[in-house]
Amino acid sequence: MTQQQTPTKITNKLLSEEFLNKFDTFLFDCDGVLWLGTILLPSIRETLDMLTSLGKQLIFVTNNSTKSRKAYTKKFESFGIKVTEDQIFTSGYASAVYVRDFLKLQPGKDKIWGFGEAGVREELTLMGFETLGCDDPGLNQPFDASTSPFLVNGLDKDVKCVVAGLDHNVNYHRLAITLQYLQQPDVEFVGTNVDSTFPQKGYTFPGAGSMVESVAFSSGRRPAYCGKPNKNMLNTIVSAFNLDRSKCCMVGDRLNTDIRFGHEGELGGTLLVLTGIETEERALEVTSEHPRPAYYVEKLGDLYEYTH
Ligand SMILES: O=C(O)[C@H](O)[C@H](O)COP(=O)(O)O
Ligand SMILES: [Mg+2]
Repeated sequence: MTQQQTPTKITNKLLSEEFLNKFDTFLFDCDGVLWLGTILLPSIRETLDMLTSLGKQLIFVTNNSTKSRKAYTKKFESFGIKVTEDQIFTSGYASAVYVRDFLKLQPGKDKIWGFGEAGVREELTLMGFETLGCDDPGLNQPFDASTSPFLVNGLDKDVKCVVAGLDHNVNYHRLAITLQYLQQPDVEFVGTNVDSTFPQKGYTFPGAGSMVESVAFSSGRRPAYCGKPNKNMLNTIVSAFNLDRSKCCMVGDRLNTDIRFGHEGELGGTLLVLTGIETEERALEVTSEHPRPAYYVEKLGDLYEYTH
């Protein structure tokens, strides 16, 4: 599959069946593909059930670090979809794996400062890292340098890494304390994912990248990003399931993360859906900014609707 190939739009039963027969494993992005916030997109449950009945392997790969993998199984369950924890990979989990296996920080000794939500804290804690910040209610207080409990007792000397991601409760207090840790030369800087925005019904809102780049700018430092399109994340998934990349298809709604992840990860194919960030014009444009998808479709549920 090369960028020169004109993307194929799936518009009928024959094209759907030809597409499905090419792959054994489907890696699904979540936000903008399966759902928009708390709204499940049309025919998603039916499509996933159809793929399972065809013997396909389903893996879910989200750059949304706000929930842990375990919490995501509950979100799937709320939509009547049964998914096990090991089928789910989040950018928060990928960041925790990076901290443990690449930075080789010591659980029980090295601590983490989290600028993000419970998902970041929970995945790092599961790996044995005491994680400060994140959804600590003390950070919801208005910031005052002379009274902040995160400053008056001094910074925690055992913090050896900042992990930053999407935080719906971002405020000056969180930005200010995160900057203090990033100003320490021995503290590593990890960003969960680079997404500039994320889609909710009819809107796009600031994504993790908008928050990570804010503290990158104030600290003058660059983060190591762990989510899609980072190859480490895909390598973790491929080795966890012993996948044949040529039989895998990445399904996503964002060209510079999901489709790039599949393209640069040398997967057998990529499918862009138009229910999230991208448009048909963007899918077809030839640019060095992002690869083009091998396939694209209006919505994922069309794969079920065209074949039933
Ligand atoms: O961090 C963000 O901006 C969002 O969580 C991200 O855009 C959504 O992740 P997805 O499931 O689309 O990979
Ligand atoms: Mg998405």
